[in-house]
Amino acid sequence: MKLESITLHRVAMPLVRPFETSFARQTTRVLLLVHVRTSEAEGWAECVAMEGPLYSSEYVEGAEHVIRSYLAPALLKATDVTAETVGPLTAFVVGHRMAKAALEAAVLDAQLRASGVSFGGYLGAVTDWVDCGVSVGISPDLDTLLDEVSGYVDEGYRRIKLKIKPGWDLIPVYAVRELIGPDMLLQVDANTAYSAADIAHLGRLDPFNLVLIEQPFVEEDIATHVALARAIETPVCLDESIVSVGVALDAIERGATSVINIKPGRVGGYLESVRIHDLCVAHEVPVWCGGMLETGVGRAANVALAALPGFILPGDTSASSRYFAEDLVEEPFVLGTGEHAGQLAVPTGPGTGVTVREDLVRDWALVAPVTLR
Ligand SMILES: O=C(O)CCC(=O)N[C@@H](C(=O)O)c1ccccc1
Repeated sequence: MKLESITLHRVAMPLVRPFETSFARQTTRVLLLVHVRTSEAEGWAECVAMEGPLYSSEYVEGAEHVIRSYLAPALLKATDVTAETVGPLTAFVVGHRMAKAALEAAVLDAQLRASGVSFGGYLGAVTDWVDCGVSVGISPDLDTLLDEVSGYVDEGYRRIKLKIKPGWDLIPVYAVRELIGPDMLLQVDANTAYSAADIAHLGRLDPFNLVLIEQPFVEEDIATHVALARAIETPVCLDESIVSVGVALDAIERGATSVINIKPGRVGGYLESVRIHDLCVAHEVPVWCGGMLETGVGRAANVALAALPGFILPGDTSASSRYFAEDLVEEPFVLGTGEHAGQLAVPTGPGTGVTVREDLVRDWALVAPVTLR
């Protein structure tokens, strides 16, 4: 396909409740949408970078800049662009995986809409419904936390993930485990908030039968994750550290991780996500699909990815209403009922299978869109 234009939309989406992690407290999701017009179809994708460089080094205005200055010119100059060639065409830029992932996904959406193939069909989905977990932020107090968790359990979510940090870990985990009972899937996410000195303390989470403890140490510190994995029973899961299939292999072989959170934006796109999935299946490492508070645009693609066979754990693929009162797509994600309670249906239409509400993109725009040709 020939790219005719790439338009960047910076949008502000109010959250239904504050979302606090060990590194930030958000009340609004500021995000970047990429809209490509090609010779054959249009495509949309969502960049997962946060407003500030707090989860990773990427952030919204940085992603906009690297797309405008380097990535888009390279793609607009090319005579034939496909999702498979976005990576090679932009490999001259070091890093900026979230920006590259958004461009690749937008091109993939256009390519698949032109050919009538769904994301799930293209990526290798093997199921029509995916099990959904829900991520619970750090709360101001236990009562607030337990009220929020009770609501999610009532909605049917199949797994609870609690954000933890030093000073907010053992007690909230104990209280939630008491609330939900011994069998419901429960895991914790530290977002790099701990250090090697905390290994013995983190071992005190073992009695709570957690599915995993996610990314307790900083991204680059594979060695301390290895030490933790040797010291505790709870499986260690990596998120921020896993930026490519190469790093995933290194982490698995060194025993730093026994579960991997695959986030397409973090690893550079859905094609790399499938490569990491395939590696993990070969090493019998379970994977699940992480989330970055995506709107239905990114959520649709994530749900399709979560339908691959190695995604055997519920992901952070919650319903749209977990974060947004109104979603940016005409088909907001709603949890199933009955046998599909706590599940989301994998979109079956061409591309991501959802339709972007361009009226809301316009109404909630923070700045005028930028179109590159
Ligand atoms: O459900 C979601 O989309 C959010 C899941 C979640 O907790 N994401 C965390 C994470 O560390 O994985 C996150 C949120 C915001 C920004 C970065 C990361």
